[in-house]
Amino acid sequence: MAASSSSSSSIKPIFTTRSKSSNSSKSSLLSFLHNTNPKPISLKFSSHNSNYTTPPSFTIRNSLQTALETSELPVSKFQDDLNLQAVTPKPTILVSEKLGEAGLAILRSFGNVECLYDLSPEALCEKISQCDALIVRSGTKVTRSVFEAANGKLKVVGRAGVGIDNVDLQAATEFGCLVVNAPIANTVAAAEHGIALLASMARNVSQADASIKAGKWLRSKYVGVSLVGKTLAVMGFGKVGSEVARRAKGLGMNVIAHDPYAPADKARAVGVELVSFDQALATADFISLHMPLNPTTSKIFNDETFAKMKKGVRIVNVARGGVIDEEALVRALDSGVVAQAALDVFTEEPPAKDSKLVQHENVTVTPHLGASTKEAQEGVAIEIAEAVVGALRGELSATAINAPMVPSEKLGRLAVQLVSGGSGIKSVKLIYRSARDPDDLDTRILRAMITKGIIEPISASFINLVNADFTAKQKGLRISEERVVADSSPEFPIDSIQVQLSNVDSKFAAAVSENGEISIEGKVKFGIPHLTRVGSFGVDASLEGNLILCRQVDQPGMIGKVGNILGEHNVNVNFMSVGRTFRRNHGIMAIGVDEEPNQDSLKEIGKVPAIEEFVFLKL
Ligand SMILES: NC(=O)c1ccc[n+]([C@@H]2O[C@H](COP(=O)([O-])OP(=O)(O)OC[C@H]3O[C@@H](n4cnc5c(N)ncnc54)[C@H](O)[C@@H]3O)[C@@H](O)[C@H]2O)c1
Ligand SMILES: O=C(O)[C@H](O)COP(=O)(O)O
Repeated sequence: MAASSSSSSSIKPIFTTRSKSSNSSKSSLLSFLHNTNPKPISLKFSSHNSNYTTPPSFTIRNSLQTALETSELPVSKFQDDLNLQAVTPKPTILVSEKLGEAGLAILRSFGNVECLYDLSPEALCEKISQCDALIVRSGTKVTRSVFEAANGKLKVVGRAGVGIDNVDLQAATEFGCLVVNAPIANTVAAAEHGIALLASMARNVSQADASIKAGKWLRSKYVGVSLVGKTLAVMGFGKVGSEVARRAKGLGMNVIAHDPYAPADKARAVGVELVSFDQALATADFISLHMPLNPTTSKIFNDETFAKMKKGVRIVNVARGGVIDEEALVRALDSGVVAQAALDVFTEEPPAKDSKLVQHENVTVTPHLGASTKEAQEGVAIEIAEAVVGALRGELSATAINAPMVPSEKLGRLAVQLVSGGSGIKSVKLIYRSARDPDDLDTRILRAMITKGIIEPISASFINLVNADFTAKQKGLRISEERVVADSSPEFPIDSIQVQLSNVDSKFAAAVSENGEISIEGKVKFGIPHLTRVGSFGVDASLEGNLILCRQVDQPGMIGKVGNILGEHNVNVNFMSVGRTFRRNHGIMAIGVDEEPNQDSLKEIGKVPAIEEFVFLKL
């Protein structure tokens, strides 16, 4: 009898041989549910058939490590398998630009590290097919040719810094290569350099220094301008821009900012007014650039926009040279529209020796030193080494650039197995319940994982987190998302995720909700990802291993009958849970099994008179 069965609103596992793990479980779903932001997320790629995913031995080791941490089984059971790593070749990590020692130490503890600086593009292409990872700064151009030459071996490119304009992201994505960066550690260094350039430009420090060294004493020539009371326009109010703004306010400047994507409350918190692009140009005495270089911002400062600036404006650029049309800047300097410029970055680095811009007497230059403090370089090295090692291990960093990441893959994989025929899915709806304000919930990672889970089983091509969304679009799969505010603990960003597939038939009718779509829901309980709802039935099934779902008449003895059949066929049941609509009506059994049941055992289950339908699902 279904003694412990429960109503759909109150579900209880009936028994389990699996230990409930502690909160330190490395379960991937747990990780994503508990870490949408902002620290690197520890996640496993559980995919197969993959150039991109971690070498098999790493996956084995991770899974076993997790098992050791979460299981009550004796450690010795896994020890032999863990020893596998001893015979596995270490991944090769190519570092093509100088990286801090602390980062190199992390990399060396994990793989074979080769530091080859100043490689020509040809030499890089030649080397790359032997490398699992490549770590660069801004000096290495990671072009499509590099990904082509990698021949599928390259799994991750780590950018030891923020700007990824030197990496061909489209090519990386197409080749299934993850790109991660280190966005945090050099923020303050860049902001401090911006302020250093601002102040030294205003007081002619570098020109005056050079003149004394040339034997001159030019006190009246180098009278400067004051910063206090002047208006500074911060163009790009992100990490660096907002730190520059804070510091400039400390210097007594009136700070405004332009950033089409910055939240107004973030600017308000710093005491900065967000203004339009034209308003910023027209008002500012000083302009400091802090936006990324991309097709929208390329040469955004040009003849037309210089003409909109206040005559005598002073410009600082510690962002990217390419956001300025450098020839137009020379013209603006010559005409006096721009009184001075202080530049750390250039369209071509290093710039030509005879560059008119660099040689201009009203221009102060530094050789891309924004991130170059000891502290920032050590920090960046550690940040990128951890992200790259994590990626090679099959985990995924929150700093991944081209992968909307993180697992929930199993929910997707489970949903697609409930579709009869498995194909023809055109429309997927994902509903996230969270205590967070919907605007603060970044679901890209979850969405990519679910998408991967849905399309991988029905796709001939290789799917990973990087190309999942792209492939889904190509297949005409429409994915919509809804965020629902839940009355749950704000400690956990996501309370539950529901996956709905519409306009498809199901091989398990109980999975179809009253609205006609296949609907399943998952959440984390006791540190383990669980399936909590199938159609209108509440269940409580750990999302690990294999699962049999049965719909039966709710009557005594059902659990015993099915349990016996599996036992007779040597299939180990690791949990069972029963949900039902209402008493003595229909019930649903979720049975977790360690082994894949053979056809005979499944046939026998189907013959049990009160079993109305059942389905075997591989997670
Ligand atoms: N010189 C250096 O050594 C150095 C060091 C660090 C960062 N950087 C560069 O500084 C820039 C900012 O870095 P970050 O860490 O602050 O990045 P970030 O992503 O935190 O900030 C960039 C900001 O620019 C905004 N933005 C995007 N398009 C814009 C546009 N058209 N107009 C105005 N704002 C726009 C974004 O919304 C974002 O808020 C990047 O270009 C980065 O490469 C240079
Ligand atoms: O984008 C960045 O992080 C900076 O431009 C730093 O570049 P670098 O690593 O080449 O110093």
